[in-house]
This record gives sequence, C-alpha cells and structure tokens, in this order.
Amino acid sequence: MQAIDRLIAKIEEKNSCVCVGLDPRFERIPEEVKKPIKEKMGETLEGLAQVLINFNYGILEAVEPYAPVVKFQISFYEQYGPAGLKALIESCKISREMGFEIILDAKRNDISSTAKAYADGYLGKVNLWGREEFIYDLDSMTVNPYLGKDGLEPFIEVAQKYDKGVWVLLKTSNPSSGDLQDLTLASGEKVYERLALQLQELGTNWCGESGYSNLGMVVGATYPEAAARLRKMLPRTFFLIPGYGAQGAVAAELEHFFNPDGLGGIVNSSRGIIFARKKDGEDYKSAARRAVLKMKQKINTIRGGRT
Ligand SMILES: O=C(O)c1cc(=O)[nH]c(=O)n1[C@@H]1O[C@H](COP(=O)(O)O)[C@@H](O)[C@H]1O
Repeated sequence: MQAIDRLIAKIEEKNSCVCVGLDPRFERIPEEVKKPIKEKMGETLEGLAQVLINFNYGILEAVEPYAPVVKFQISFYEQYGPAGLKALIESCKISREMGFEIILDAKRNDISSTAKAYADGYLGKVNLWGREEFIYDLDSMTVNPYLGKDGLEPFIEVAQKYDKGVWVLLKTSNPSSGDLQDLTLASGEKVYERLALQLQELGTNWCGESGYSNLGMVVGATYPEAAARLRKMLPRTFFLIPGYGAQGAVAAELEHFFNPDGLGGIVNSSRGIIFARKKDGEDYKSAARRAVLKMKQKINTIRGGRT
C-alpha cells in the first residue's frame, strides 16, 4: 500500500488526524524516568539515550489510542551523536511495533547527487558490503525545497521505489517564515504560491488509491489565511500542519486546512503533548493521554463535523 493510503487508513481507524511530535528535551523529562536508568547506567551518554527511549515508550503507549502518526525531529537525537541516533532508531522500531505511521522530520536536502545519499539513507536502502539494507524504518520524511527540483527528485524516486512519502516545506510555522516565503513575485504570486504549483506538478503522477498525493506539504498552523488559499489550489495534497499548541495555534484556526471529506491534513503537536501540564498526582503519561484526546476531539469538531 502506498504511504499516503496507509496514513489515511490509520487516520480513519483512529478517527484522528493528530500527529504526536517526539521531540524530547532531556532536561524536561521527569525524574521518574531518569532515576532507575541513572542508578543502572550512571550519568553516561548511553544512559541518557536510554532515558530518551524509555520516555518515548511511555508517550507512545499513552497516545496510541488517539494518534495515528508520530513525528521524530532528528535534532533532539542527532545532538547526542551515535548514542542519540541509536535511540531514534530504537524509538522508530517501537513505534512500528505499536502500529504508528512514522515521519522523520529531518528537513534534508542538497544538490541532487548528495540528496540521493540522504534519500537512500533515510527512505531507501544503503549498500552494506554489497547487501542492500534499510537503516531506518520510516514511512516518510520532511525535505527542504529551496535547492530546486533536482534536489527533490532523488527523494521522490527513492520514496516511490519503497512506498514511502515526502513532506516538502511550503509555508513554515515560524514567525519570520514570511521574510522569503511571502515575497511577491513579478507575476503577482507569493513565493510559496509559486512553489505550491511547482510541487503539485511533481506530485500529480504520484497519487495513491485515495486520490491524495504521496508528496505532502508542510503548512504552519500559525498561518490560516495562507492555508485557506493553498487548500483551494491543492485539493489532492495532504498538509503536515505544525504550530498547534506551544506555538500558539488553536483548533478553530484550522478549519480551512481540511477538505470537505474531513481529510487533507495531519496536525502536529510536540511539546504540547509530550510535556503536557500535569494535574495533581498525575504522571507524564496520563497528562499526555489527556492532552492528545483533547486535541483529537477539538480538531475533529472542525474537520467535516467529526467528533
Ligand atoms: O517540518 C516540521 O515539522 C515543522 C515545520 C514548521 O514549519 N514548523 C515546525 O514547528 N515544525 C516542527 O514541528 C514541531 C513543532 O513542535 P512544537 O512547537 O513543540 O509543537 C517541531 O519538531 C518543529 O521542528
């Protein structure tokens, strides 16, 4: 099954389009997770990596009923070198076993020959002494389009070969995303609008049975007006929508990100779920479960009237 159809099947199964961002910050991970590992492994890098795995496992168990998909931001792992990347790979493995769709948020790109190496490494297989093997077990990854089409094509080719997907940054959620992305071209279009059409062309012949393209695009929840325009321009494109919660976006602003079929987007929240505010006596897992359920319900009320 193609990546976009697998994602939609999971969304339908859980009646939820919430994506939980597993972006762990070591200093915010509760003592109850750290203590037993510190006692066993000491204050080592390997111990720290084990803390990330155990914390992620707790979150995954907590959110499993309500979230079809998880997203790992690679920086929170890569910063710890090989031990961190091992924790990422192990966390992906656990997510796979628990049935989540998995996005790697690596925002990679380069000139085409180097982009191919990234694509092989994350989405495809690498050559290990003559054997072709996967290193990561993912469903899709984020990529940066600002090197142009030849930088994107290797990701698309490798993703097509292995039934994976890509999410291309289109209109990002950060405060200064408009510095470049909102500039008006001589044609009267904004940069992100022109990019949207170029990406749509790249993704048209790559649709699943659902009719949605495996080339998704990232549109920040913090820019609902841009999303309303983009939604009309790109009816067959799924949006990955970050910016909910910690960055200030709320469910009521997300209405125009979705199509009338109630599909067309997954909404990510990282800090808002994994570090959800705890009620008295509550542990981090129940706080995360409460937060994800609330987010699911709020978003369902605005996408095609689902609850
Ligand atoms: O590609 C992304 O996921 C992404 C794009 C974007 O425009 N804005 C954005 O916040 N993100 C990612 O989405 C997550 C947002 O995290 P929270 O603000 O904690 O919910 C982080 O992993 C960001 O790197």
